[in-house]
Amino acid sequence: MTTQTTTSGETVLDARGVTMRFGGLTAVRGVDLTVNSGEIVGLIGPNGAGKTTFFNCLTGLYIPTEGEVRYKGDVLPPKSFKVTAAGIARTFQNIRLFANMTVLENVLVGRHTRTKEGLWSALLRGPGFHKAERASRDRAMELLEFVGLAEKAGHLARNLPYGEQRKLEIARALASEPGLLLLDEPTAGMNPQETRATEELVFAIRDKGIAVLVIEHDMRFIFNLCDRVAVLVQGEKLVEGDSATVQGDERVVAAYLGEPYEGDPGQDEAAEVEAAEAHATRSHTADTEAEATEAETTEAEAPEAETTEVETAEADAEATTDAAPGKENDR
Ligand SMILES: Nc1ncnc2c1ncn2[C@@H]1O[C@H](COP(=O)(O)OP(=O)(O)OP(=O)(O)O)[C@@H](O)[C@H]1O
Repeated sequence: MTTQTTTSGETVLDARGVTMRFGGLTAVRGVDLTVNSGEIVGLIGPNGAGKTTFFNCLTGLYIPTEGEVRYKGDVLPPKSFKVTAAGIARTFQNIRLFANMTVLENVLVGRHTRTKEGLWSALLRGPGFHKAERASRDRAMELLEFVGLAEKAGHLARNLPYGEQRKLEIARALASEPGLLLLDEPTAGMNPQETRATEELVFAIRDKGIAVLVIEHDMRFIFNLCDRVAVLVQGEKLVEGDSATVQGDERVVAAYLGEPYEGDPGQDEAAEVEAAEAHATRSHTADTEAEATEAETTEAEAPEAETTEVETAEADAEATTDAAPGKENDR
């Protein structure tokens, strides 16, 4: 399998101060992250922490509001196909295959950034084109072999089971011959057996000289796999270190459990929300108590009032009866 050559230990990815805002929402705030050749780095964090947004900043889908991303020393171009051509490939959280194309064709699509044959060559279908096409197919088949899908080369992508569709996405990403592969939740929806197989596949990719940055919610997968793990919480990098360091950090556990911790980037907002809720609860309680007192008063007074009215009516009736002219005469 051919890949772009990378010197061992070289910094492949260097992201500095990456910030991404959507209107008033800061999804990623000042994140620094490096990935070196030969490394598998994990990016974890609770839902909505900004992991995918950060990936999108690394792959040209988003232009960071602030900060800079370098790949092997060069600032990344602001277009995703140029980022792929530069050497960063990715898979997506939601599988994005060409469902009605074959498995092989999907991988061939992934090779377009590496195909040197130009438009005229493709249109005229000259000998150069046929040679390049053959080479592409050979390479695509090699990749399918590598991920374990060679026997399904002719199948439509949509007919593959879910776990194999994820493998195909990886093969397609590898077809652009990257130096860095970004995997966004590669084991989502997989059973434990498929997850273990994916773990082996990622190790094999690393062994081919491709650095890997992976987002995943499956902690066992992450801690088995990664040389280093960075934890994002509310858009900020909370901790970075080896698996043992990250697993032993109380702030990480607290962040996953939704508990506040010292220096929590959302602590001020949380305190404001808490104060507002407490205020609202107090006001509500006061209103409820006032209503209850009023209701009690009304209830207590009502029979009295009723009694008074009844008594008055009876008295009136009595008075009327007593005073009725001719009454006694009637008896
Ligand atoms: N295009 C967008 N426009 C506005 N807000 C966005 C956009 N993309 C993401 N967000 C918001 O940014 C925050 C981070 O989202 P993101 O998807 O990056 O988190 P995540 O860590 O990948 O979450 P998950 O683990 O659930 O996939 C969320 O509050 C999300 O709603």
